[in-house]
Amino acid sequence: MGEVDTAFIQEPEHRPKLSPNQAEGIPIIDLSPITNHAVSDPSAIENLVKEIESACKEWGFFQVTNHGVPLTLRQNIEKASRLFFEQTQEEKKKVSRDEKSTTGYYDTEHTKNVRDWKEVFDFLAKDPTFIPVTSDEHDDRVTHWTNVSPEYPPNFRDIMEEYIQEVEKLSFKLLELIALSLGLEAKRFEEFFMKDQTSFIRLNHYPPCPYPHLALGVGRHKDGGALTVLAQDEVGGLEVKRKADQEWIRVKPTPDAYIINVGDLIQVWSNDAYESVEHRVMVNSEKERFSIPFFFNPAHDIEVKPLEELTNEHNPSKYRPYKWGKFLVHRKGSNFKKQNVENIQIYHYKIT
Ligand SMILES: O=C(O)CCC(=O)C(=O)O
Ligand SMILES: [Fe+2]
Repeated sequence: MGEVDTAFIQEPEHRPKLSPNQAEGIPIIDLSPITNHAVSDPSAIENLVKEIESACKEWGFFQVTNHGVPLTLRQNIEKASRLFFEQTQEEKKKVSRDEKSTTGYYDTEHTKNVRDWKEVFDFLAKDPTFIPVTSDEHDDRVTHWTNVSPEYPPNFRDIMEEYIQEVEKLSFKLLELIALSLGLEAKRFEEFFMKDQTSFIRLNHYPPCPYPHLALGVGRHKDGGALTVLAQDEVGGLEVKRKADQEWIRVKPTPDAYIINVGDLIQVWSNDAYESVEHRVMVNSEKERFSIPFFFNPAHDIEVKPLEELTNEHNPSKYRPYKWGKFLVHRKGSNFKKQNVENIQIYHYKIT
């Protein structure tokens, strides 16, 4: 990743400002009403649900503290990530992703057809994960993806699995709070995830970049899944497009907190009551940065459409149904290498 390569250069209108606006406004939500089992106070939970509702409406993003994920597990995975990426390219490429098997290491991801200044390692929450063979809607064949695990650092697989178990628990709790905040039953979304899941965790490493005014760690995008639960380190670089004025706002790192964002699936299920918000990652010329998003995704065979409870004759469904697995396969294929067309987006299913 040394020399200036035009594949990384953003169009002028998408280049970052080097002194970004810092977000004061992104809400920090204390989850202790649901994680501290010593006290169970219905009014505290009600208030929590209200906080979630306004964060989802105003930002599509929030941070959570007292989230119940043990700090030692997070420290273990952060350390494993550093050790893995510190290795030579040759070592890392032994566990490379390719076009068919979507797990493992790669450094060529493109977002909106511009290469991202980063290297990643993807690891599935469920091994195997069932998934359509192609994104063609007439092709009913199903295959499975499996994990690869590097030899170094030792116990890599165990560290990943232990961490995933805990962030998955947190994700289910967040989904309950989001369901309640939409006036739904707490477990309304659970059926989409219980039988099967396509969730995965990603280790992101953003090396120092000699031209941070031209390139991005991750170009502007929306997350396609249900929820993202992100651990970022103290360096910072994540920017969120503020709904109020469309300005890019930097998310200030809060030690040990998680950054949560609502993905496209919640936007569709809620019939646009909540929106999946655009975000991107800036790099910097001195410091490397690490982050670990967990993408909480349902089973491949679910049909995604606005929930009946949230549509009526005055608020008719805004989306045609689509199959989640087809969407995911399409995205994975188009992120892997540069294409000449835009990759799949939920607005392609919008009823106009
Ligand atoms: O590294 C980050 O802060 C966010 C990464 C991200 O948005 C993504 O991988 O989808
Ligand atoms: Fe993202």
